[in-house]
Amino acid sequence: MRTESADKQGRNNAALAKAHTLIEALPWLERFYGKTVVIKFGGNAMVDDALKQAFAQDLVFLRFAGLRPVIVHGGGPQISAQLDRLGIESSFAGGLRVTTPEAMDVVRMVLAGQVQREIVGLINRHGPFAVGMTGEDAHTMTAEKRLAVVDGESVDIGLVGDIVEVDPGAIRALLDDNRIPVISSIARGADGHVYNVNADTAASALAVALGAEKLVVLTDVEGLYADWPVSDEVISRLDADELAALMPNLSTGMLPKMEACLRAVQAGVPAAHVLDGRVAHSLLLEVFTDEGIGTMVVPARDKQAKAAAAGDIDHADNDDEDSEGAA
Ligand SMILES: Nc1ncnc2c1ncn2[C@@H]1O[C@H](COP(=O)(O)OP(=O)(O)O)[C@@H](O)[C@H]1O
Ligand SMILES: CC(=O)N[C@@H](CCC(=O)OP(=O)(O)O)C(=O)O
Repeated sequence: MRTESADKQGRNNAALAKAHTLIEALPWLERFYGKTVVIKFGGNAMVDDALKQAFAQDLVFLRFAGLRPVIVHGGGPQISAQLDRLGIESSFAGGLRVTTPEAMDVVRMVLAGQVQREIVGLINRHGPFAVGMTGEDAHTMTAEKRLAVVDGESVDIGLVGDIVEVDPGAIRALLDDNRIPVISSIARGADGHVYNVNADTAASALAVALGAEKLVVLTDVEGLYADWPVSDEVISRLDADELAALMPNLSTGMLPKMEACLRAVQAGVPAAHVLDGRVAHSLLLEVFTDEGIGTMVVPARDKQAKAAAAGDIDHADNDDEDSEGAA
């Protein structure tokens, strides 16, 4: 038989556990308040409706907690499905899509017209927060044709670009207006062509230009596997030098992803994370708890030591400190 006082004790314990979870977030709220976090939402993590809704909730939560989230979305599987439907052949080299002018029209249509619209819609169920744009808008990202490297050889893969310049003005204006920018990874080149940019690459370039506190890449695996596909042992933390040494052994989708993390931390972003987007609310767990999920990439040891000696743990170029954060 359960007594009234036992019920009361149970309720008190449950309330205490909830309060404990909330207060555990306090140091992270203090640390990240007013800071920019760039989040890459991968096309493979976007296949489940419940997960997509949980992701949108997390973003709105971050924004109300005073962070400045910026979303860069992928859509590889969605582009492949549309190319299939249209009977257009599609292949990858070095983790990048070989992009003909015909395929580029489809990439642009699917990313900006379908995937971005869906994410904007999901976030805006919670209020007028999300604003979608592509790298073409307001010259936010400028691209240059890039080649893929396959077995040490450079290969022409068509209209695929790398980001050579970022003008973060439009994104900053949106953040200052308490919006959540949702960005498709398409950019125009100085040569007038529109380029297909891998979304991990675009997220990394934006994280650097915005002086982000973190780059978070959500995908469909737990993190970087040490010996993929033989084992599923996840590397929980590695520095830029360790990652650079691993790069030649990486394959397929992980190649642009880890290259993106490496570039970000080498250019001053304090941490880049690869997280499992199939786990609901993994973004919140990463930002607000010390669960240590996924793979975290940090700057090389000499850079960490220099930053610590200069008392410059935060990003030097981060001008978000004096922002007002959430409304
Ligand atoms: N070392 C590795 N660790 C984890 N995943 C790997 C590794 N090497 C290759 N992969 C593959 O990379 C995929 C993630 O990249 P990708 O499919 O492009 O995802 P996204 O759409 O999120 O960008 C994983 O599903 C896995 O099949
Ligand atoms: C050049 C290149 O490969 N571009 C990618 C852009 C989308 C993307 O990056 O999507 P995910 O993040 O879901 O892989 C593509 O065409 O698939």
